[in-house]
Amino acid sequence: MVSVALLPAGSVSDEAARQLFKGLDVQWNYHRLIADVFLSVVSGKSDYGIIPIENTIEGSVSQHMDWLVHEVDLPIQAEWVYPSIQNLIGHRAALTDADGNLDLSRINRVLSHPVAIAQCLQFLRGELPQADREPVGSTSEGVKIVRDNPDAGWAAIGTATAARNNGLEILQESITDHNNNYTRFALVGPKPFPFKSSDMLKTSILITPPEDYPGALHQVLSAFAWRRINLTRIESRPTKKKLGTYYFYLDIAMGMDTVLLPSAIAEIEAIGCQVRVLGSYPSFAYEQLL
Ligand SMILES: O=C(O)C(=O)Cc1ccccc1
Repeated sequence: MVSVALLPAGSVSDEAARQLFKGLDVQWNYHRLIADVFLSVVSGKSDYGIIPIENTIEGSVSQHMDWLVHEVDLPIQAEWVYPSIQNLIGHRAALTDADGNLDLSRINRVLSHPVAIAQCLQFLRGELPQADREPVGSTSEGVKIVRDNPDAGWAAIGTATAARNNGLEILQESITDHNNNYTRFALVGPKPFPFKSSDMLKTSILITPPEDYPGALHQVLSAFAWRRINLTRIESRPTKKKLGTYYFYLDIAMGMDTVLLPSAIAEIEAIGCQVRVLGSYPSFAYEQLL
C-alpha cells in the first residue's frame, strides 16, 4: 500500500491521481491546502504528494512551483496530464424562477480554486457579471461550501465528481473559456515511482545565472542546443532575493542517466551558474493511463 497526499476528494487532483494510481492499493490523505499536501510528504506521513503545476489556459501554477523550489526539497518522481473539465455547480431549485427556468442572475457569489476561476473568466464576465468571485483551497472545497449554504445564492466551479459527491446539480457543463483544457500534475516524494513506466523521460532543472552576466541565458541554451537536447519548457521566476533577479526553470525531454545531460550541466556550471536538479522521471500522456 502506498500513501498519497492530495487536495480533497472530488478535486481535479483527486480525479487525476486516481488515473495515475489506477490498479494500485492506495491510502488517500486529503488536505485542504496545497501547503499541507507538501508537508504531509516532508513529514513522512505520505509517500507521495500530488501537485498541479501547469495548465493549458492558465500556464504555470506559480504558487505551487514556488513551493517546490523555495519551501521543500522533494524530487519530482513522475508527471502526467489530465483533462480538467470545469462545471458550474449549485442548488438548482434555489436558482429557478417562477416558470421553472434556471436564472443565473440569482447567483451572487462563485467559489473555486483560483486556477479554476482563471480558466473561466470569459464565462464569468459574460454570464455571471453580478457575482463576486471567492478563491478557496480547492474546487471541491468550493462545492462543499455551496452545499452547506443552500439559500445563499452561491455557486461553485468544480468537477462532476464533486457535484455528485455533494448531491448538487451541474447548472452548466464545461464552462472553461477554451476546450482541450489539460492540467499537468507532478508527483513529488523521496522515492521513485516504480509502478508504471513510460518511454518518455524528463528532467527538470533550475538554473540561477550569476548576477550581471550578459548573455548567460544564451550560453545556457547553447549548451543544450549544440548537443541537440530538446527542451520542452522554460520559465523565469523571481529569485525573491532582489528585484530583477531570476532563475530559470527548464524541462528537458530526456532522463538523467546519459552522458549528454551531465556534460551539459557541467558546462553550465562552468560559466558560473548554479544548477539544481528538481527530478528525473517518467512522463505519462493521458492516453497512456486510460
Ligand atoms: O482545486 C482542485 O480541484 C485542484 O486539484 C487544483 C486545480 C484547480 C484547477 C485546475 C486544476 C487543478
